[in-house]
Amino acid sequence: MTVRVLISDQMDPRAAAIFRERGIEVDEKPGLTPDELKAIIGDYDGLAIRSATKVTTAILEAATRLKVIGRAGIGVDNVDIPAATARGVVVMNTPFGNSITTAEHAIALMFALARQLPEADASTQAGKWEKNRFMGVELTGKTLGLIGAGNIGSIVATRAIGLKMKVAAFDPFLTPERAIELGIEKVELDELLRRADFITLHTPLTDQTRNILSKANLAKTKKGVRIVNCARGGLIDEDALKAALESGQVAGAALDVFETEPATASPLFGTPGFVSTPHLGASTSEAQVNVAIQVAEQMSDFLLLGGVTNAINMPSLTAEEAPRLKPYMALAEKLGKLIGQVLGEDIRSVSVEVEGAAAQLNPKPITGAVLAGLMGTYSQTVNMVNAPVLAKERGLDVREVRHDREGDYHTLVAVEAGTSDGVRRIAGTLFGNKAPRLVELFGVEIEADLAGMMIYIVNKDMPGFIGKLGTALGEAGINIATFNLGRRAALGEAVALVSVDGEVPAGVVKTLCALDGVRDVVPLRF
Ligand SMILES: NC(=O)c1ccc[n+]([C@@H]2O[C@H](COP(=O)([O-])OP(=O)(O)OC[C@H]3O[C@@H](n4cnc5c(N)ncnc54)[C@H](O)[C@@H]3O)[C@@H](O)[C@H]2O)c1
Ligand SMILES: O=C(O)CC[C@@H](O)C(=O)O
Repeated sequence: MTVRVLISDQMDPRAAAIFRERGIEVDEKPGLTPDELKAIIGDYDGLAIRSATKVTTAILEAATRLKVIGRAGIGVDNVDIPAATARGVVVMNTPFGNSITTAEHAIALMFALARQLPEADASTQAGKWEKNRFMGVELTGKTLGLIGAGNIGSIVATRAIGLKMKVAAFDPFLTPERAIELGIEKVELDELLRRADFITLHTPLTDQTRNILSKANLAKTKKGVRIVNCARGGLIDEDALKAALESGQVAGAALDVFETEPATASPLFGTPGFVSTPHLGASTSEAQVNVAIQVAEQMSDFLLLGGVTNAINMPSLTAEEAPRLKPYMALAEKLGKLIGQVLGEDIRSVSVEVEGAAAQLNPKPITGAVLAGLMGTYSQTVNMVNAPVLAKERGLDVREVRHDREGDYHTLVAVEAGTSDGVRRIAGTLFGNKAPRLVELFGVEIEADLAGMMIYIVNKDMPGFIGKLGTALGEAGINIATFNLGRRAALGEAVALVSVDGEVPAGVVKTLCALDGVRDVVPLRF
């Protein structure tokens, strides 16, 4: 089937060109209303966005074929990530493509405040020549307080140091080593508020950072501080900021981002010392080319090769690793389906164990595929994106174990499920490095291709049983494709995995259960 991507925001044309070069059909439709987007999103496998498109639950519900959302930029607060994850849609961003550009915008706004450039420009162009009105301040020697010292904050720090500013940062996740490497001082928030002549914000908007510059915190700032927010609206209490500008506690404030966007009306507009730009932080041609190329490459790698880069809601998997992992993921998913269908609700924990060649690979996708197979027995539309979340919601304890030992097989993936009956283990290998095969089933050596419709039967090993089983299936009109047998000991417990050509109705399961010596019958679907 043709792979189709929709670009629903203004994006550099190189994004569309890359999709087309890689054989993906692409439509560019910036400016759709939510209803228009909802009406067409069902036709697409990928959605490439910037910040204007809001990917809500309603949009995701209509996105029946969507596999990936690519954000050409950093912040993904315009995407309902839990809803995307629940529907198995990967969300990826481009975390570095616009960092320099945004850091430069923060510095530009700092200069704009220091020298009142917008007001001076407006006054001069109005023919006023108010030379004495616009007395500025130097940046040299001043203290810059960074709130958030990640990608963008760090770049702002290096530029500010180049401008001979002293830089102090509040960031709970900034290590002392990194602070030394950047040449900045790590401080607590109150100290930053007390000491900073300029404050710039560079954090995401989270429960911890919302209103980090609250009325109370603005009151703790050094009188005459200048504040720049190029990160996210909501980090500053806008009403309190207006009051602080009016009282002179804050000498200047520049916002590129607002609590409500587009910000076409704000009480801050017209306040003396207030400067604004319409979310232009990432808007340079260089940054837009970077993020457009990056998002298109990442989405194409995912849609065509299964490579996962910069995903917010699933572990990374390079486009080089993906083909090597593909047969393992097929094996792992089959094992997950088998153990889920046989043990069902009784599974409390899952341990995914790899040995031999499998132990050399990235274990996350293998575990993800086991969980996708397993959770698919309880819920529909499960894949590697939402399976770990669903497993967590069910309280499943999931472990990954890598064994260095060499076993009987060159490569092995085993799944151990903790149940009320103790630990139950199944394992599989790859024949010829590509064909998944079950090789161990609850302590019984067996070799089976897990595919199509199958029946799992546990019975007492005794002469004539296989004949009776074959007759019962024949009488029910069910054709046997393959018969895979294993047993613990002669005349002990035996296991059969029978591959059949059609559905196994409940009545047939009942008939098989009634056969002499049968202990368990489970119809399986792969
Ligand atoms: N204006 C724009 O156009 C534009 C462009 C790009 C990025 N952004 C925004 O800029 C922000 C920063 O981007 P980034 O790439 O530097 O992100 P990042 O993840 O690299 O850095 C964020 C930093 O914030 C820190 N942080 C998290 N919680 C904190 C807290 N409670 N207190 C203090 N620090 C905290 C983190 O430890 C991290 O170091 C994001 O919100 C992003 O969406 C805006
Ligand atoms: O796409 C944009 O213009 C804004 C991007 C910016 O908010 C980001 O978080 O990357």
